[in-house]
Amino acid sequence: MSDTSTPAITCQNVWQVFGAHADSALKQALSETQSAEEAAAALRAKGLTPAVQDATFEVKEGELFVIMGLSGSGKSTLIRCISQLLPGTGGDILIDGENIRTASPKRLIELRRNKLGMVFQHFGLFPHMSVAENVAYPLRVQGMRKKGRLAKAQQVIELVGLGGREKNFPRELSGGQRQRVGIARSLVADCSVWFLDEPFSALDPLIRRQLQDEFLDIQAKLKTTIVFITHDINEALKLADRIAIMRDGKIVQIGTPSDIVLNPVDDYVREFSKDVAKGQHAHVASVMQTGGDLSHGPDDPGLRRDMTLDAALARCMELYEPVPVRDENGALLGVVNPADLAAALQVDPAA
Ligand SMILES: Nc1ncnc2c1ncn2[C@@H]1O[C@H](COP(=O)(O)OP(=O)(O)OP(=O)(O)O)[C@@H](O)[C@H]1O
Repeated sequence: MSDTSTPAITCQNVWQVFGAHADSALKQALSETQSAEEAAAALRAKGLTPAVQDATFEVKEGELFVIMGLSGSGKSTLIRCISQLLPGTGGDILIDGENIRTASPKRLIELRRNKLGMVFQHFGLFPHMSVAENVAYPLRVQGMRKKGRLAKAQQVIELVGLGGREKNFPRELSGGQRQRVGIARSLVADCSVWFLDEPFSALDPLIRRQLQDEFLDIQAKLKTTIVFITHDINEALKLADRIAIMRDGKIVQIGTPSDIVLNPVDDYVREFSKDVAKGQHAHVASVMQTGGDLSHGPDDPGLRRDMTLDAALARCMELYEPVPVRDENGALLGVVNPADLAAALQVDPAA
């Protein structure tokens, strides 16, 4: 993923309001108030639910973007707006530059068949179809011939680790295996944007970790743009390039896993990461100085920008002067003050 790539998804001032005459109520609230907060309060006062309020962000091509928040904070509603399962009440949603809020129903069907993949927690597999037929189903809808679609389905079945189960029916599979069939079914259509709403939440921790690892492998191979909902901070930190935290319909912070763990904007965000081992999730880049005076002491403990803070601190225990951070060719990228490492981890260097 590069920072200069075209956004795969752009949300500009997106609102989803539930209740009677939501469209006109939103227009009125926006015209009569000075801020999104005031508009949301005005809508609530009229008995409406502003489930997504003024969401503005971009997801880059190939990025794995995680949405987190407590139950009822608006995560599913936001993902349903972006995938147009809900129409949205206000704002613009662009997928690869195309405004899908103004797309025709025909165009939306095309996008869902060819471009947008979705996996939800309780997605229905067809009980009367085998694993292979379930996975191949989207290709049947696309009009692909049987031989071609079964061959393609087989590749994806192997990719998600279900080789040998092609002929089984869903009732013959465990929950984790069914989840894999759902993932395979949404992958088979070569979607370029993939929406997943708590796909692993019903699974026990061991299977869940295994599927997360496999999911990261799949993502590394396919480089699909992914929007992923979870309310498990450890899952978010493990998977995400960036995390958006929602509260009461608002996005309160968007940042890398390091940002969320080290620089939470408020107590709500801090609460999510309070039990997280910060040193394992934050990286040297988050405390590295890259501009101004980059002079450093004589010691070079071999820091790299993507090294965890725990690993970096272990190399800097006895050091007090700034140390260099270099790329693999030895070029200087920045410097780190060992005291900043300790401060980020709230370790007392004198202890
Ligand atoms: N169809 C609907 N009609 C009215 N209100 C709705 C509808 N769907 C969601 N809401 C409300 O919108 C708010 C956000 O709900 P949403 O399901 O998006 O939250 P969530 O963060 O995904 O929660 P969870 O983690 O429990 O799935 C809630 O107050 C919910 O009651």
